[in-house]
Amino acid sequence: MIIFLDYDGTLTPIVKEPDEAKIEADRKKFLEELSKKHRVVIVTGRSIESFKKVFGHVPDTIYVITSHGAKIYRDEKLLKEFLDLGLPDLTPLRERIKNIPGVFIEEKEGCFALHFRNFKGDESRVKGIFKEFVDSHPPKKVIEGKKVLEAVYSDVDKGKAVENFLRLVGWNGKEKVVYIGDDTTDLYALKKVRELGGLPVFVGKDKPPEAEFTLENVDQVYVFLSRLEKFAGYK
Ligand SMILES: O=P(O)(O)OC[C@H]1O[C@H](O[C@H]2O[C@H](CO)[C@@H](O)[C@H](O)[C@H]2O)[C@H](O)[C@@H](O)[C@@H]1O
Repeated sequence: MIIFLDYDGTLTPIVKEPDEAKIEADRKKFLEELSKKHRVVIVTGRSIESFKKVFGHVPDTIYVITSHGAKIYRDEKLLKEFLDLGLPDLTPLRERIKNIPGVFIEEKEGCFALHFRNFKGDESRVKGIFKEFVDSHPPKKVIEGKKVLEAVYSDVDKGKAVENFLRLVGWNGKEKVVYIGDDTTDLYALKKVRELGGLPVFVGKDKPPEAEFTLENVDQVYVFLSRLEKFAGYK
């Protein structure tokens, strides 16, 4: 089985600061054990540096896809990248937000995120500043996530990431595929996995049409994973 897992909001709860979203040691161990039986692929919007800050050393049996699909890693080594455009100069945007408390930029591989979780004020002000910047530096995609706006300058998304990964490992079309994710950016992958006849699972209260069913929260994700073979009748 190939198990694709989003990180923030799926394997760890959403917290105030991106660097605080550290995985618990026993959960990391659990994922490592799972990855000895199945292919475990963490698909994150984070860069590899940001991911390793919260996950620590990545066991060599776990694959990581970063920046919404820009790079695929195994054993912390880059296997493949899908970067076509670099980032524009973000200086004008940095200037605009430098005196706004709670708003900051996270630079990644071929994309950047404008975070505003800790901003106290009218969010439309932040959204307006972001819009102005992306209007003059158009990305391939704009994604609104959980208190974050993302501008993606490479032709990637998590749906393409799933496809690229399956191609890379020579998927035979029969091995079962599962995807679990909680955010807007995961919908691309859930849709793709559904099309491929796999099991798309959304973490949250309201089931989007892309998903087969939902899990309420991060705790439920681990319960589900621990019983996955039984739940899905998958080997
Ligand atoms: O694809 P993911 O692994 O789910 O990453 C999505 C974004 O996650 C991070 O931001 C989100 O989580 C933070 C920590 O819980 C939270 O503080 C923030 O408000 C959320 O938007 C990460 O910083 C982004 O780069 C990822 O794209």
